[in-house]
Order: sequence, then C-alpha cells, then structure tokens
Amino acid sequence: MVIDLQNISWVRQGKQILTDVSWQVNRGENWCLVGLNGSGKTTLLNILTGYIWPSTGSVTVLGQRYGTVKLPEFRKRIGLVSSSLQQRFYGHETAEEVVMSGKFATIGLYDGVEADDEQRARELLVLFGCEKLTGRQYHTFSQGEQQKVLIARALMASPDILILDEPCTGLDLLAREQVLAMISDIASKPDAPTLIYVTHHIEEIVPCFTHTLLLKEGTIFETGATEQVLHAEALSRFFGVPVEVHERENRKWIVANL
Ligand SMILES: Nc1ncnc2c1ncn2[C@@H]1O[C@H](COP(=O)(O)OP(=O)(O)OP(=O)(O)O)[C@@H](O)[C@H]1O
Repeated sequence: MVIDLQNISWVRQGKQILTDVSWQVNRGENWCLVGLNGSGKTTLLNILTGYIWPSTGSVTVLGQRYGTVKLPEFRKRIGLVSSSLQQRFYGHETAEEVVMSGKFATIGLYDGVEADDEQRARELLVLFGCEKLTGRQYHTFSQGEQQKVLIARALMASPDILILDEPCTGLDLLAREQVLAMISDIASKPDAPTLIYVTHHIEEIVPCFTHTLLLKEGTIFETGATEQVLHAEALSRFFGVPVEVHERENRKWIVANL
C-alpha cells in the first residue's frame, strides 16, 4: 500500500479541522482530492508529508509508519508541487537549476551537482516540451511554464509519490490543458509515481485519476473509483446545490443549477 491513513483527526484551538479520516491508496492508483475552501485539503497533505502531526490516528506511507521514520530523508520519496513552493523561488535560477534543485529537496542548489544531474534536468525539460526554457531565468517564465518546470523539478528525485496541490490555479485554458497533458504523460510511464492531485475543479480530473476523494468540512464525504464518485446526486449533496454532470472523452464537468 502506498498510503494508509487510519482514523486521522486534527484539532486546533478547540476546533476540529479533520475528523476520523481514513484513506488508503494502493499502487497503480492515482487520486484526486476535491474539496471546497477550508475543507482541510492542505491540512491533510501536511499530515501526509509529516509537516503536522495528527491529534489522533496513524500515518503509514510507503510502508513506513510516521513516528518511526526519519522524515527529512524520507520526504525525498515524496515530490511536492504547491503554490507556496512557487513563491519561494526568487527567480534568478535558470530552468535547469530549478529542476536540478529537486534532487536535494532544497530550494537553492546548496549541495554538490554532478554532471549526470544536469543531464537529467535537461532531459526532463525536453521530455515535457520545455527545452526552449533552458538557460532562461525562472522569473521570465509565464505561470504555466513555471508550473511545468516545478513539476519537472519534483520528478528530479524520482519520487514514489507526486503531490500536486492545485497546480492549475491561475493558469489560462491553454496553460491548464498543457499542465494536465504533462500530468497524464507522467502517469502513463511504466515507472510513474503515485499521483495525488488536489483541486476545487471537477473539469481538471483527467482520466489518469482512477480514484477521487471528496473532502467536506474535515470529513470524507465520498471516496472511491472516480467514475462512481463523480455523479450528479453525490456532487449535488457535496456542493449543496443541484448540479448536472456532463462528460466527453472520459472527462467530466459540472454545471450548477442555482
Ligand atoms: N494552524 C491552524 N490553526 C487553526 N486553524 C487552522 C490551522 N490550519 C488550518 N486551520 C483551519 O482549518 C481549516 C482547513 O484548512 P485547510 O487549509 O486545510 O483547507 P483547504 O481545504 O486546504 O482550503 P483551501 O482550498 O482554501 O486552500 C480552515 O478553517 C483553516 O482556517
């Protein structure tokens, strides 16, 4: 099993933020985590990456139970792309330097870089159609280009799990579709990491996401195969408004009937 969360609760300042969340992710599955603002998605990711400790429950990732594992080293097995990461780059690094820094799970290039690393970083940029960014500074990239470079960066350490926390926020239609195509491409590789994709938007759930978890007010509202979870009745209850679900080429979008 890749992820095994058992009965996780998290309480802060007397407020129950997560309540009895149990979630299992098996190898070969890719998950979408969908929730409204404040539903606890970021908190759940922070528990998954060991940055916060649950008030109750147990966290086992890649067979390692948290509390018995050295997290700074272990985290190299988990790639993370989040908007907070995007803000931490100041921008004078080139695309390949940003990608290479992913090997060390650091922001800058503070550790020794080997010739192989540079080669791999360039290969990742080529693989995802970003070769034209090579040699250019990060701050000159569009948001979509920045996001693609950060995803390539997260792959540099060949992680077992890749967490993508709202990677399409702020992207225009074309950039969003390019990022989603890149993610689908990653998922199609034989040695692909397990993907965990966080979003508010149903239309971002591309077919590679085999499973979906709906999180509402800190509890699991619905979980299972994406096909089963994304139906009008459950989504209407989830969003609290009647919704219609439309589908084309294995991709769904919803319309709220207000
Ligand atoms: N350290 C903290 N202390 C107190 N409350 C917190 C803390 N961290 C998060 N919360 C609260 O927990 C709830 C869930 O927050 P969280 O950031 O996990 O939601 P989210 O689903 O990621 O939301 P968004 O989609 O807006 O990013 C919110 O009501 C938030 O205010």
